[in-house]
Formats: sequence, structure tokens, C-alpha cells
Amino acid sequence: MINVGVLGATGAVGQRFVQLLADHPWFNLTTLTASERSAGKPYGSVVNWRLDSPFPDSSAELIVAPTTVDAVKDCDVVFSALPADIAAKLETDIADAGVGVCSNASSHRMEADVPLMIAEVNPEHAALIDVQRKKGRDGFIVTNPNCSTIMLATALAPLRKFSFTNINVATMQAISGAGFEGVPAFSIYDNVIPYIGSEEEKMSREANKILGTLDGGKITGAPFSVSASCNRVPVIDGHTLNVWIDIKATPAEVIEAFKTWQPPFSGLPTQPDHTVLYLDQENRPQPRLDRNRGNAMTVSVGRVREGIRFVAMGHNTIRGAAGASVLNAELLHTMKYI
Ligand SMILES: NC(=O)C1=CN([C@@H]2O[C@H](COP(=O)(O)OP(=O)(O)OC[C@H]3O[C@@H](n4cnc5c(N)ncnc54)[C@H](OP(=O)(O)O)[C@@H]3O)[C@@H](O)[C@H]2O)C=CC1
Ligand SMILES: N[C@@H](CC(=O)OP(=O)(O)O)C(=O)O
Repeated sequence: MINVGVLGATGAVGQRFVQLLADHPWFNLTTLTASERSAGKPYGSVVNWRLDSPFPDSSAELIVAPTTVDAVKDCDVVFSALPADIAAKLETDIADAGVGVCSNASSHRMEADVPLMIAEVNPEHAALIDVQRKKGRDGFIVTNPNCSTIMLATALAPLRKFSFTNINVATMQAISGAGFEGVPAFSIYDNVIPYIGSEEEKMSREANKILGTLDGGKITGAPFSVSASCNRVPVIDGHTLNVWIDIKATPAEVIEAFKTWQPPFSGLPTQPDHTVLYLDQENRPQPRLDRNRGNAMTVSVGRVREGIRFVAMGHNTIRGAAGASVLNAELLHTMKYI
């Protein structure tokens, strides 16, 4: 078994990690960290469990540690669900101390030697870990993309065989994306908020890196542009994207690509049967009905029509965050990086 920890274990993404790691066949959850507010107490007594899955009793008695390098030095890998400002230095220090870091935070995503990885989409970018190690780092940092960008880039993976340039995307993002205390009920109930700080900029830059080409230890960004318009909607979980793409393909060819694409590996514990699932019904995908497909790891797509326009949707805190990170770690284990 591989000993793992979760940084920021009491938050919206941290709780998802605890849920996914509780009975993991390869990973043994030994360490949970949070802020000084929670440290020193049993996890079961400080966490306000807000997921609709049962609280995993196996984690109840683990004493929450402060988020320090020392607290995680016996872990083989840690999953980071820290706020980005806290993650920036801590993740670097932890990786330099010899521990692998699989992070959800945005702090290191665009660094040249840090993989911005969706396991099924750009697994070859894991080789950037070798670049980090050549510079003297004993552990590593591997990052997840932004949760809306994960849905977009995963939906684009089957379309890479066609040539495409400009992409316009409008998002309808769940409130869990802002963390448990992120959006007050009074602001979001009966409402849509047409602004999510920094989200549009992240969507514009991250997809090019994910779909970029790795050559000689460097990534060349993919040659397309993303123009994003991001909205918060009163949905608990599940980010929905309306996508317009300038692509040299017909709607029938795009549907065929969505239906037939296969990721380059299969059989990892957190990997869904369908990374991308095309739904033929004219009113799908919908977050409430489709977010839990493939144990919430499937990106559902539908409504391909002239334009070319389509809809993509996935569970933001699982496919878009904790689940994607655990799957990255599983892949890194098969590649002998962990
Ligand atoms: N929510 C989502 O869908 C996604 C989130 N992310 C990213 O994941 C990260 C976590 O997000 P989310 O779970 O929503 O955030 P939350 O605000 O829900 O949780 C934050 C966690 O970090 C801990 N924490 C806060 N301040 C400190 C500190 N000073 N030192 C140590 N620990 C601290 C909190 O502990 P305590 O309870 O003790 O305060 C809590 O465990 C962020 O970087 C976010 O951008 C990425 C993709 C998707
Ligand atoms: N901003 C996203 C969640 C998030 O935290 O994204 P990032 O990891 O890029 O900061 C949302 O609100 O839905």
C-alpha cells in the first residue's frame, strides 16, 4: 500500500478526497491536514461533512495535523485541496522534501516543468516530472486543471484528430465550485451570477497547455484560442458548458468521434468505463441526471449541431477535482513515479 495524505481535508474538495480514498485498493489514507483552527482534533469532530455519501468511519479518529512539511514527511504522496495562496509555497516545500504532490490548487499549473494533467487526455505530460527531478527535486508536483477546463479539455480530446481554431464557451457552474462557504444562499437562490473571479482567464490559458505537445522536456501550447464566459448557477454539483468550436468536421463526424474515442489506457481503479459519453437525447446532459455517471468521473456530452455547437457536463468536485487527482496518482503509480 502507498501512504497518502490530504491537505485541506475539511473543505469541499478535501472531503471528496477523503470519500474517494477511504476504501482505495492501492492508497492507504494516513494523514489529514487543515488550518490551525482544526489541527490537533479528530477529523470526525472537526469536519462538517456535507457530502451526500456516508461519512467514512475509518477516517473519524485520524487526528488532523497542521498543514506543514513535517506533518506529511512519511507520506508517499499528498493530495492538495488547499487555497491557492497557501498552496504556492507549501506544495513546493513538500515536493522538495521528497513527497509527491497531486494538487487541485491553481498555484503551479502554468509552470513550465509542472504537468497540468488529465490522466486520459495527456498522460505523456507526466514526463515533466523528470525535468523537475533533474533540477534536484526529490518528490514532484503534478496539477489538475481548473474544474471547468477539465470538462472542456476532456470533451476536446476526441476532436484532436480534426483541425480546430477558435473556441467559445459559456459555463454554468455549480456552487460547490466556490467551496462550502463560497457563495451565500441569499446570493445564488433564484439567481445567476455572471462572474467567477479569474475563471475565464484560467479557461483561456489552461486548455492550450493540456492539449499541447511535449517535446524535449518542453510543452508547446496547442494552436487554438478559448474565449470563455463563466456563470454561477443554483446547482449543487456539476459544471455545464455550452461550446462553440470552429472545426473542420461535420456534426455527424463530431458525434462519431465522441462515441468512438478511447483513452490510451484502461482498468485503473478510479477510471470510468466511459471518460466521454455521448448522450443522444435532445435535452441532455443535465447536471442532476448525469453528474454521477461513471462514479462521477464521466464527462457527458450532447446536442452536437451545426455551428459546431455542443454541450459538455461533469461533476466538478470529482471529475473536475478530487477524482481526477486520484486517477492521476494511480496513473503515476503505474508509470513508477510513485
Ligand atoms: N471546489 C471545486 O470544485 C474545485 C476547487 N479547486 C481548488 O481546490 C482548492 C480547495 O478548494 P475548496 O475545497 O473548494 O476550498 P474550501 O474553502 O472548501 O476548503 C479549504 C481547505 O483548506 C484549509 N485551509 C484554509 N486555510 C488554511 C491555512 N491557512 N492553512 C492550512 N489549511 C488551510 C481549510 O481548513 P479549515 O477547515 O481548517 O479552515 C479547508 O480544509 C482550492 O485551491 C480550489 O481553487 C479546484 C478545482 C475544483
Ligand atoms: N473556480 C472554480 C473552482 C476552482 O477552485 O477553480 P480553480 O481550481 O481553478 O481555482 C469554480 O468556482 O467552480
